[in-house]
Amino acid sequence: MDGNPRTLRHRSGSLLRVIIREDPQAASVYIADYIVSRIKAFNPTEKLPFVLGLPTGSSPEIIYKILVQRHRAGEISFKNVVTFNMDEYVGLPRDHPESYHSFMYKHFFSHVDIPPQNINILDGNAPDLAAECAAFDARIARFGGIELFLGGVGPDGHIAFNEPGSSLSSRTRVKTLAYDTIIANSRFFDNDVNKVPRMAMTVGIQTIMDAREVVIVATGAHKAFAIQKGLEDGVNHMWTLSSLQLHPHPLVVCDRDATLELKVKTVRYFESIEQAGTDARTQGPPLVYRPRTYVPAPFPLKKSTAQQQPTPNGTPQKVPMDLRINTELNRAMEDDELTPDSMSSRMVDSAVAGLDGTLKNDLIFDRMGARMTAQ
Ligand SMILES: N[C@@H]1[C@@H](O)[C@H](O)[C@@H](COP(=O)(O)O)O[C@@H]1O
Repeated sequence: MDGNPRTLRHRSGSLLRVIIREDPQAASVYIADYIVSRIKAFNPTEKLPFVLGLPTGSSPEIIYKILVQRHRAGEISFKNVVTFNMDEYVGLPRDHPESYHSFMYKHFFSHVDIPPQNINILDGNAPDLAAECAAFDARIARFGGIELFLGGVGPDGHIAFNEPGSSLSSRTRVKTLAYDTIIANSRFFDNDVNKVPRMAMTVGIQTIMDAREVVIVATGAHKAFAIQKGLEDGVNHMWTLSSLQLHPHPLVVCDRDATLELKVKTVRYFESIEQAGTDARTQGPPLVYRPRTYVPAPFPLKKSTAQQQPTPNGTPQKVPMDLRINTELNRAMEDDELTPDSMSSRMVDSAVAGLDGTLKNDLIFDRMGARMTAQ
């Protein structure tokens, strides 16, 4: 892709939609209402729940707050919603205040009516991490896949913990965190990089791509570079957000600051789509929900027998493609991926505040105008 907003929409067969709101609050209201409308349209039941992928991070905090408000106002129930969280740190105790378990209960699960058994978060202290990842993917498959995956984006363009260099065909696995992410997340660990876990478990890019719909929230000037690379440049494993250009139903909701590095014509193009009345809810082909006759596959699967199990009459039983998971592959995948240790080495100039301690004396700007000399 060449950055021309018209080709963003057509060349990949994807329908990239970008909604721009003035501030994080307005962007979050849009997303919360969007999720509520999707769940209601799906009309989930106990037998056929709505499967929702969820992120952590400071950006989604406001979204959770609004969802809780909508729930308390009686507008939405999460009783028939099954959730899968994107990621979790490895080795951090589950009850640590910064574990993603703690985050999710603090900001969302403790305040809504979701049954505990419907909540799925990777166990970062599992004795066999690769098996835990494989079981997570199998459980997603058993529910027929994820209907809507909500995600954030890191300043280096990562989604979930799919750091720059992650395989675009990756599934849930253990990842070593990029140094940029360790620095960015140190704000949650007393600003001490040494306290940030070095590894995390994360859904893969392919896990996200398999969701029927992906919604990304990006707020703040420190996300502007990632948004520009992810939306205007080509699909690239160094900016894993860009993989969504190939998704059939991606929606990126930004606040104004997160668009600072986009071309004016890109911003105008996406704004004109919304102004034309063809906003994210009505644009393009209708979402294809999973068939209502979906029958869950047998679960749990035994690692060694997951490939082909003979039935009692001796004929081989077909195991759905999605459930043929090789845990050795999960182990090998981490080694195959490229994880550079500093984004600054990949950038012409570092436009992203707070990413690299070594840059702290450099000029950090939050408006493009600050880089322009007066004529
Ligand atoms: N693993 C999470 C991501 O899922 C999240 O998108 C990112 C941005 O978080 P924030 O919204 O706090 O900027 O942080 C972490 O790295």
